[in-house]
Amino acid sequence: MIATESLSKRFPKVTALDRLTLDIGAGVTGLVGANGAGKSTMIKILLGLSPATEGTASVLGLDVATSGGQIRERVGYMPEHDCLPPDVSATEFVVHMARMSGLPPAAARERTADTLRHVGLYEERYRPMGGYSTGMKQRVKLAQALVHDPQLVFLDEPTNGLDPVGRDEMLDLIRRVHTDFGISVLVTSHLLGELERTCDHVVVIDGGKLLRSSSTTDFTQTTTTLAVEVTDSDEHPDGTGALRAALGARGVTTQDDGGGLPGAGHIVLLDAADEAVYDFVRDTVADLGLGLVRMEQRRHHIAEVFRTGHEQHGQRENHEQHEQHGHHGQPENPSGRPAAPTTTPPAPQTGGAQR
Ligand SMILES: Nc1ncnc2c1ncn2[C@@H]1O[C@H](COP(=O)(O)OP(=O)(O)OP(=O)(O)O)[C@@H](O)[C@H]1O
Repeated sequence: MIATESLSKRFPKVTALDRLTLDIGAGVTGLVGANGAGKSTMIKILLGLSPATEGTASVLGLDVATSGGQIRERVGYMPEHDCLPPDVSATEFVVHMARMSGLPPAAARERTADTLRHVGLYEERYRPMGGYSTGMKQRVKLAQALVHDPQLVFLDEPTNGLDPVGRDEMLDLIRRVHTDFGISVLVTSHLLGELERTCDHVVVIDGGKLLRSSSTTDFTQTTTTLAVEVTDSDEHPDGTGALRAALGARGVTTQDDGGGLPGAGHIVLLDAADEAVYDFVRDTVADLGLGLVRMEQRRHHIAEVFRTGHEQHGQRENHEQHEQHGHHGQPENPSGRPAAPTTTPPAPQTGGAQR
């Protein structure tokens, strides 16, 4: 879908992309990086809107330097910033964009109605967009990117400014763009956590350089840590505490911080490198007369991969600040907008949506 070879973009005072070599296949790919990492610059080059300083790039096999027009016919683009005219309705705007992409009038109207329904904006489609919420505006921007039935879409920070519910809905929509229509997606975010569950593949850039490009499952390999959740009972009103005590009495060490997972304190974590531990835990739970809600191997979260790297580079403090702000599924700052670009190169913020 996308290939770059030693792609660089230098502005007078900053190198936005630094010799980036990438090969991105079909599916949903996340391009993640802190603010200023070079994500938007990359998308503009891939659309043929901004020339690279060095290196080459192709999209759908077309050279960005010479075939920008053809690329834009086949690719949809959802820009990051608010760019919707306030005094026209979603229908008028998306029909206009469909016509700009070459659809005849009747097809443009039909596709607009279908696409707006798909993004969940059917009822409000005749109202002027100036009165729309941020979530509705993001949906219109997504609809205009999809209306001409592209093979690939570039979505630049589509969850920006959304509350947790809006963010989850947008992520589900993005996933369905691929599963329902077979359209491949390149989606940017400064939040690792949200890409973890949406994307098949994640590319991480930092200061214009490639940090890592891997399938999501490679990022999130299973660990030997077992997470166990049990019910309470009349005999043991604190079932979790009773299980910890019983396992401890039988010589099994448990961690009691919940590992930062949601519901921490209700989850017992223990090392299960040996498979016999599974039976042992099950028998202990049964002996206590508790219900076993779940017993599962923990997976790494993408953010942990980067946390380890950062601690090695003495940037733990910086990272912990992100963690503190990364409440479950919530934006990192009250506005939901990215924080100002930093000069130290932190890995992308961890978002916390999965934690
Ligand atoms: N037209 C420009 N002129 C000069 N510098 C630019 C220009 N466009 C981008 N930059 C700089 O290039 C770097 C990368 O910017 P870019 O917008 O690609 O980052 P980003 O990862 O998309 O971040 P954000 O999410 O904040 O937009 C930044 O330092 C930015 O200030």
